[in-house]
Amino acid sequence: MLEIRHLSKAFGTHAVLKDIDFTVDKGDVTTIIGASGSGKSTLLRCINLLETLTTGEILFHGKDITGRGVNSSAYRAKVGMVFQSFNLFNNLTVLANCMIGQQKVLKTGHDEARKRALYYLNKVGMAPYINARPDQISGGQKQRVAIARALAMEPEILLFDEPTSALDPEMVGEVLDVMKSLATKDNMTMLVVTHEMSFARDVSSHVVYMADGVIEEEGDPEKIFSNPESPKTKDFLKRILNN
Ligand SMILES: Nc1ncnc2c1ncn2[C@@H]1O[C@H](COP(=O)(O)OP(=O)(O)OP(=O)(O)O)[C@@H](O)[C@H]1O
Repeated sequence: MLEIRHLSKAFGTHAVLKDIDFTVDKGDVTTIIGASGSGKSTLLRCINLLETLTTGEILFHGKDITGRGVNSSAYRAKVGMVFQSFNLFNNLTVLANCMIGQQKVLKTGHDEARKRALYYLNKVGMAPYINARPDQISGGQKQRVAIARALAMEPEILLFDEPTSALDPEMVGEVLDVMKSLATKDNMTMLVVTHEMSFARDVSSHVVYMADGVIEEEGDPEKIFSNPESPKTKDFLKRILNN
């Protein structure tokens, strides 16, 4: 579904991503792990076209969506994003937050947008809070609303940028449970930047380990976690799993 080919990104002279190559197929849950500063979020932002690539291509269903003159709006509508910091509108209710994108971007009518918003809010367990405003609910609840908002756009792939990093520890589980359910029950295609090694190991179908802007190692979670080949992967896992 999504092919990243020879993607590089530099900020001025600082090369942050170097020759990144990987593929996400329909139904894959790919986690991107790696130390702080290894380029994980920048990679996700490139894939979501929030950053321009320095070189390389991103193919979606075989078509390059990064070339000059390419109309990327259809691609953007098919790629959902969940941010670390929720990015909800504080002046809108939970329900309105899940309707506004559908109405503005997809031009969905009010009744249909409301129906879809309610469906996805129910899925993430937030139906009782539809009239609350974001500042009246917890961080975990905000993130569940942000996931419902992304789902309401009915994307083909959902990108998550450290969705639990801004949460108090006791709220991490409720968000991971929603993500796990999307992966296992709904077969959602997901690309997840995370520091949650249990999610990477137990839920994902593919793990990409990044170090210093390159893919150091990738593969099946069991292989990466039980039998990593690269000394850098071994070191990273040892450090993070012992913490
Ligand atoms: N807009 C920018 N301008 C200049 N440098 C940037 C910019 N965005 C990111 N960088 C640099 O790119 C490098 C990779 O950052 P990035 O946020 O992608 O890493 P990360 O692996 O996601 O880290 P973390 O786990 O801490 O979020 C860092 O050195 C960062 O300072």
